[in-house]
Amino acid sequence: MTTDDTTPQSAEAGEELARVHYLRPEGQDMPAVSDAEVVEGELISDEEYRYRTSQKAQAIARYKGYAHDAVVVGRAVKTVATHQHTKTAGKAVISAGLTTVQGVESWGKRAWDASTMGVYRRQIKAAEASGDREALADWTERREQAVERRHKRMLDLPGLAWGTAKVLVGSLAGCVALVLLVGLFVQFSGTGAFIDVVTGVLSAIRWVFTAIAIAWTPFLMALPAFVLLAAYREGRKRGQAPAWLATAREADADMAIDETTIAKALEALRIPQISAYLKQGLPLQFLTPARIDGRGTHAVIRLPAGVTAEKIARRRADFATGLHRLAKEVWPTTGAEAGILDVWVADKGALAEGAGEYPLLSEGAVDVFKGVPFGKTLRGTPLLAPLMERNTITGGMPGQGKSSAARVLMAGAALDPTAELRIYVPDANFDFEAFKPRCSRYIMGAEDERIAEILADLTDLHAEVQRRGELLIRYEIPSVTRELASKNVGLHPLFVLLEEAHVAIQHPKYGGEIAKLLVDIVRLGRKRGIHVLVSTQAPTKDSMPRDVTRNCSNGIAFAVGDHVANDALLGQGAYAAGHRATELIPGTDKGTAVVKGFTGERSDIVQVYFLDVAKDHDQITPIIERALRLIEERGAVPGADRPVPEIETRDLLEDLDAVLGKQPVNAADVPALLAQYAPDWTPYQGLSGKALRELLAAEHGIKVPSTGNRYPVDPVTVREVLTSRATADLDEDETT
Ligand SMILES: Nc1ncnc2c1ncn2[C@@H]1O[C@H](COP(=O)(O)OP(=O)(O)OP(=O)(O)O)[C@@H](O)[C@H]1O
Repeated sequence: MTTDDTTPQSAEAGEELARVHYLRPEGQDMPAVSDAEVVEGELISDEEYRYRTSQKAQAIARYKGYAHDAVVVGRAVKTVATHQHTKTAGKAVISAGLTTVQGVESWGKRAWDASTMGVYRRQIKAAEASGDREALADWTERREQAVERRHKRMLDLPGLAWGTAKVLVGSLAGCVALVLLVGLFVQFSGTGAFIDVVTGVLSAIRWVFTAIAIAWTPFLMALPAFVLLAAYREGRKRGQAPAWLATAREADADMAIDETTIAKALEALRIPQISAYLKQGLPLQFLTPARIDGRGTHAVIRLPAGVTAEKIARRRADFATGLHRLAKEVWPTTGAEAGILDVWVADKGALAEGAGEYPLLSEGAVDVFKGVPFGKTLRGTPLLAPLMERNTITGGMPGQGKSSAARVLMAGAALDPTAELRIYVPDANFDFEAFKPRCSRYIMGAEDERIAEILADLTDLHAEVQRRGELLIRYEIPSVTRELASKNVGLHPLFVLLEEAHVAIQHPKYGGEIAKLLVDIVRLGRKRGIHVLVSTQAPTKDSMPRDVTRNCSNGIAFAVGDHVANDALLGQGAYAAGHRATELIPGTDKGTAVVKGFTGERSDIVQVYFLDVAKDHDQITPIIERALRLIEERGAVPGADRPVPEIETRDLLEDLDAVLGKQPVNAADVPALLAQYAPDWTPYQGLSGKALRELLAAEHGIKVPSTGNRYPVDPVTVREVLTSRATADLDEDETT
């Protein structure tokens, strides 16, 4: 109650007590009161009134204060409750609780599955649904075998328990006997008393029991926490929090790869046939259920009718998101049939480091007959590249790792002191410079002279192939062996790298001859200890003779654009059979290749070791220096004493001068005259009249005129150019 305003009430009330103080809320005017009205009130003195009003004011102030505080607190609570951090923390707490519950549920399901053969049951149902009789029979048989195995285990159980009990009792008896023996020994040898040994052992046992008793209570107290933690971990792997509980962290959470998660990831691709199939409540048919395989999980799935594995492989990145993995961690490939999906999913982060360090970086040598280190399969198994009696072709889009792979192979070969290395790089590419001291021949550059040198060298190599053939006959062996290779009889292993091979093969002047020689060398060389490694981008029939690709039993395919290049590298029919480098993603899969011929498998996916050639991180030079030290004892670098072959050159104008008489000759008839004049000079062999005209115009400035349908090559013009060239040479000699 508050009294605030005053109104005179009656004269009799006296001056002191005659005031009536109305009771009303502060700040409100009191209604006018007539004399006749009865007013409820209390008579108080002014002093009392002042006292009371001051009390009231204080109370009001206090009330106001409380009200304000309440508003502030209310606002604060609202701010905190609706703040992003609180929401996230709240979600995290609920999510953790839910995950733990899901973990317990998962244990339950797994126990139920294990006791009822759930995996087999589901697959049988799936096989029935898809009408796959073969799979049905297979899974039914597998279930029967599993039931039988379990039955046998149950029968064995009493025997096992009895055996365990016997072992325990026996061990106990053995320990007692040992203590007694030690006691007796101590007693009789005079080193102590029998009883001391026994009491010592008893004290030790007592101590152990006391320790267990002390640790028992904390252990029991902590046990529920451990169980909850384990359930939480299980829930993280198997459960899935509702979307509204997802926090930013979830995106990075690990996900166990099993039949359920694979099916969910496939479903998320929204491929109509898969969606329709799963909508019927049918499980996907797993020909191989998801199981740990190396550093990942492997599964084979028969896809619903109408979906090819290739379709999934093409959407690898989308598929990977459903499995909480990077695209490069998920490897869907075509299985035995177009509709069978073979998928391998790496453990999270397992492939992040690539193949890891090259194993021979700082020590070790190689026997090329056993293979050279090449990389690691996705499953994490180190892989050796077999080299002897083989040739290798490497290909892929630019920048995906071809040169690096060739370096790794050649570095391995360099570390065998019996091996000879020849490297040809028909391009301005310094990637192989560090190998130079270890090579018997090294040619680098895209100029015509360099290509001519490569041709001369291959001609020489061709002769060596023949020579080695004769040696094999002399030693009566079908192919070079380690023993013979080490004997210095001219049958040592010889590794020839032709980098950017298409540049040499498609060279307008020397390409044809280079291609022909290559075919012969790869065909005949392998039994004779010669391994050719050709590296190219996308082999086509023009850039790589089919006889070369056919004779390369090692194929290394980095990301390629189409099935033609794929099959040229991995063998005829590889694409159709699901061995596809087309499914490698350029950039993402840099350094990863599909290889054929390395293991018993038709193909393997390999992360290739990487050897840097950067100036500030040159890893090749130390290897080459080590390789040179290894061969020091044997003398020189194998093959280095071989003379550099002389390059045969011919002058077209001089040859024309010789073959042309006085009259002009039709250009189409001239190549035959040239070929007759210099039968060993291969560039004249396939020369056409048109090519001759182009050559004369481009290289000698002689334009053959067209008269009707004929192009007469005028000997006078040819001889004029020859004369002016000779005088120009003379002038040049005089000035120098
Ligand atoms: N095995 C690997 N591991 C990691 N990174 C690699 C690997 N191979 C290649 N790379 C990376 O890719 C880059 C290009 O490699 P490389 O020069 O071997 O490609 P390329 O296919 O030969 O290209 P080009 O056709 O343009 O010569 C390298 O500099 C390196 O950064």
